[in-house]
Amino acid sequence: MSDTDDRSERDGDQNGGGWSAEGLGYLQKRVDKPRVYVVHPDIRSDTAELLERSPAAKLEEAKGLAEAIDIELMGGEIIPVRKRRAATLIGEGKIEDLKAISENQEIDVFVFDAELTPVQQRNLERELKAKVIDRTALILEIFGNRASTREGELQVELAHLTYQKSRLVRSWTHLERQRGGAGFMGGPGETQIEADRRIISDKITRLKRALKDVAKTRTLHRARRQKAPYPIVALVGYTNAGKSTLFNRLTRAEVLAEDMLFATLDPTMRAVEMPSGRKIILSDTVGFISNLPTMLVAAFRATLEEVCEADLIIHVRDASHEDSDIQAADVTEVLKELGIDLDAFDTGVPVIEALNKGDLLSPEEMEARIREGVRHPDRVAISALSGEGTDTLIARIDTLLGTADYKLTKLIPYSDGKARAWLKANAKILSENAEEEGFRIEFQVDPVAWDRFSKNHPLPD
Ligand SMILES: Nc1nc2c(ncn2[C@@H]2O[C@H](COP(=O)(O)OP(=O)(O)OP(=O)(O)O)[C@@H](O)[C@H]2O)c(=O)[nH]1
Ligand SMILES: [Mg+2]
Repeated sequence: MSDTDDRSERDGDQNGGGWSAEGLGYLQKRVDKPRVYVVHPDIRSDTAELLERSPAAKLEEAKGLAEAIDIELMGGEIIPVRKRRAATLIGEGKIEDLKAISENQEIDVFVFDAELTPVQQRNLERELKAKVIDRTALILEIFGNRASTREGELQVELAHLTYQKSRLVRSWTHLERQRGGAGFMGGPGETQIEADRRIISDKITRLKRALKDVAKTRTLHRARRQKAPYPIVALVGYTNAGKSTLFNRLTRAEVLAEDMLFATLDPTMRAVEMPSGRKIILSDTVGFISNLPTMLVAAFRATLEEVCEADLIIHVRDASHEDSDIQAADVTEVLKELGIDLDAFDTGVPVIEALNKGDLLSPEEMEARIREGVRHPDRVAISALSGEGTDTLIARIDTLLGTADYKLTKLIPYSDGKARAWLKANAKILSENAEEEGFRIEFQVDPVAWDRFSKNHPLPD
């Protein structure tokens, strides 16, 4: 995508260097890692949320996000904002403080854990003599670094362009207003921006088409998986909750698990045989985060839709995190947007809440965690790291998928070689008798697998 990058830089100059989200790639060419300082503007609003994280916790999360890319974190602070400044968001005094930090610590990038308008970004960059990026740009950067499948890359690129386009529009209206009646100043700037918008729109259209193709392929895979004789169990949860660690423990696979936000971006699937002999397909997914920019939710919708296909969902939670409950609420929220209601116990997919990182809590603290917050009937305390509690978790999975295999007897017509082959491959045949109309087969089978198969392949009773 080098031509996007070239354009961004050039257009950025014409617009005063403000709007582009060309990423930090160029900084990584330096020998040293870029030196980053994180600012969490604590914006006071009238609409106090019921569950509100502390500004300190938000700053910590923003720092964690910054560390998810290859940078050197120099520090961070909370800046109270009583009144948003249109030009710079934060007040003049605070800018002076940051200027000093910028100089003394040779900061390359300031991350503002907020949404900045293109104008604010440009002004802050000028004042601080450093690059300034906002929360959306940072998350885009992380996603860009992590995407490893074609679909992931396309999704990130699409989100990137949508971001650029939205900022282009805003900066354009801004210029328009500035110019006012001075018609003679119009011309080149405007047409340039219009041309940029058209180029971006064209690219977005092309990307969407490409994504559709990839999605089609995935639907085919999914259809194939639907026929897969094993139930699908999906791990979901807030970023860094320990999904990949649990995935690795259950599958003994080596999936990148790191103390880094968004270590996993593309869903990973693997077949696992449980101690009971039941086979499942376990799927690891991208982590969630609060205030995920809407365009990113949209971009990753397709990936997360995999979760909708699951026969069982394991909601992995970091029980040792002080905001564990709020994180859980965030996850529930995003899934609701996808049409999965984790709180609806009786309808839809069964859900197990795995309260992870039990090794970091005392038994009493864990006991309290199990009882607090939204009531959940299926909470299991585990430590994905030490393995404690995972046996109980596995037992719950078995129970919820249906403990005992079905024992069934079916008459398979002689013409239906497919059904007989399926049974031979996926069920335990107890007896088989050749009768007039076909084989009468008595077999033992995983109920979920049988449901899947018999739905697509009705048999006479
Ligand atoms: N102490 C402790 N640490 C754990 C446990 N499970 C996971 N971790 C650590 O938590 C960090 C995050 O784990 P991951 O498995 O990468 O988390 P994830 O949910 O897959 O994160 P994303 O892919 O970023 O969404 C790693 O440093 C793990 O070693 C646990 O049971 N106890
Ligand atoms: Mg992961």
